[in-house]
Amino acid sequence: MKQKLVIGTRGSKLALWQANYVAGCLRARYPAVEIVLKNMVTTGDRILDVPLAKIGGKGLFTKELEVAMLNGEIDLAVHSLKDMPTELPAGLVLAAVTDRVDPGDALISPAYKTLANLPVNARVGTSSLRRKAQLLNARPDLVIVDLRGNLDTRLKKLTTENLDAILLAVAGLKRLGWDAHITQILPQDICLPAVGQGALALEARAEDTATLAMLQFLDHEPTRQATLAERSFLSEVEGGCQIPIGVYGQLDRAGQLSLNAVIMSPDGKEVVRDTAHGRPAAAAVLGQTLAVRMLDNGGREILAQLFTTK
Ligand SMILES: NCc1[nH]cc(CCC(=O)O)c1CC(=O)O
Repeated sequence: MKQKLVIGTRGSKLALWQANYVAGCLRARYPAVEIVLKNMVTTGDRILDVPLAKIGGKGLFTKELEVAMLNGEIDLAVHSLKDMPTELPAGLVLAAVTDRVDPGDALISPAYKTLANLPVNARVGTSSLRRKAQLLNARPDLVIVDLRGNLDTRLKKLTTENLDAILLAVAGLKRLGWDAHITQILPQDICLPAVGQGALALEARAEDTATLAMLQFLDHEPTRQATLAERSFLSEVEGGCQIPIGVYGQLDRAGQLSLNAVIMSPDGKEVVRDTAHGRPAAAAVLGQTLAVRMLDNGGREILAQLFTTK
């Protein structure tokens, strides 16, 4: 067992909450081990005024941490699983995927409360193509306004940008104790979450067996299996987190894994929706099979248009 573990994290409030949560779990489990946090800045933190989809590239919130890990400056990195590309750099692994609490998306609308109640042409802030497409699919009249920045910045923009509502992940709001702002959790038939939304990813070096063993207790198998199916789906459609797809894997009481997914055009007009069920042990194949089926049923054309109009 190591005597000291250095955790790398981004400096946003949410990232710090997540890193401190993991640090707390580690300190409780290994009282003799020194747990240190190291703040780092990623490209995603540096460029705050450009929509993520326009910056492009993968791993905007992870790359600098991964380089530091490969250099041995940090032993593990804590990320939102949602921000992790499906392929990790050589030499790094997902040491653990934590229990997912809330996968959903929240509407914050102090004046109107729910999506159904928003007036015609209401202004809704979101920076995610996935949320934008699904909102427009349900409410083609809405005016979607880009909303970048950390969670606190985005909450402020609700007032400063004169928005009627904004959309944020329930998980992030709950972690920061801001869930009182939530006026509606969007049902999954309207808005499917992003791959991995709500779960934390602990990334470490593949050869660092001591750290891997110490992180094992934080791994939550049902979440790992469900998100493996989601990530395998994403990998098959070959998109980063910046394309309009929603997908959610869930284990039912009988231990079956179900996977619900949607591929949409950015305007929400073209939609391919599908569901697959299977054994958790076959999670990767389940995600891949569903993706292939949805691509064959119109998804490929939707994505092709997306990449040519960019
Ligand atoms: N894109 C940034 C990001 N990455 C993870 C979360 C929320 C927490 C999570 O999904 O685990 C957020 C904020 C948001 O989408 O509202």
